[in-house]
Amino acid sequence: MTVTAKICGLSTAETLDAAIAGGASHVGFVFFPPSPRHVTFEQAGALAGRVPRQVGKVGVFVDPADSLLDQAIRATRLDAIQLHRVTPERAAEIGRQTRLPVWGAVAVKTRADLDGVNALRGAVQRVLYDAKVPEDAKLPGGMGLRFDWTLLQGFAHPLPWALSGGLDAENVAEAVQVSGAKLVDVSSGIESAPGIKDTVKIAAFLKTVAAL
Ligand SMILES: O=C(O)c1ccccc1N[C@@H]1O[C@H](COP(=O)(O)O)[C@@H](O)[C@H]1O
Repeated sequence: MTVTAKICGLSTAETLDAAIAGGASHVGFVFFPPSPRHVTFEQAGALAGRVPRQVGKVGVFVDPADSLLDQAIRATRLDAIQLHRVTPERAAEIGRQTRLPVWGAVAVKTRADLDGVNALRGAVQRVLYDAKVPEDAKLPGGMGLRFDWTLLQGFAHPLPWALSGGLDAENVAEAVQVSGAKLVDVSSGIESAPGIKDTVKIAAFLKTVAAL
């Protein structure tokens, strides 16, 4: 089975280069100031210039205003927009306005949470199953939390999808085996501290994924 990986929350040239060298299919830049992984347009633009064409550049946004999207897309020439905490209607509007593929994050804790995916039909091009965070969490993702991957077993996915939430080099093989994911997304599991990516952990994660 070929499994690909998105390495998210990159903010330095060294760690971006490690993700590309390790074979990441996508790299993610977070445009959300409360996140320790937030990048400015200038930072993101400089990093984007190092990304070869075959690697997708994904911008991560939380209920973004149009102006934020416009500036990020212009600075970074994004290939896809990852959205957290937006309605299906707003996700569809962003897709129409930006003309970019939209990835919609769905926060999962129970099987009932998966029903939210059906509302995204026609609004997004890919679903990102992520762990539901506590109500008072300051971030909707990037918390290193995982959910019960068996919830995805037997689920009739209405859209292409990816798995995220608490993945790391030690658990990604099991996560893929249990869930059937073809694309995995990781952020905190390849860090030495919040927002500090670790090139050794990036390489280990991608090596494990490449062997699946
Ligand atoms: O990483 C962040 O800081 C972040 C901020 C706001 C929205 C999403 C964010 N990250 C996304 O969260 C998931 C899972 O991350 P983790 O591996 O559990 O740390 C991933 O999709 C990131 O893109």
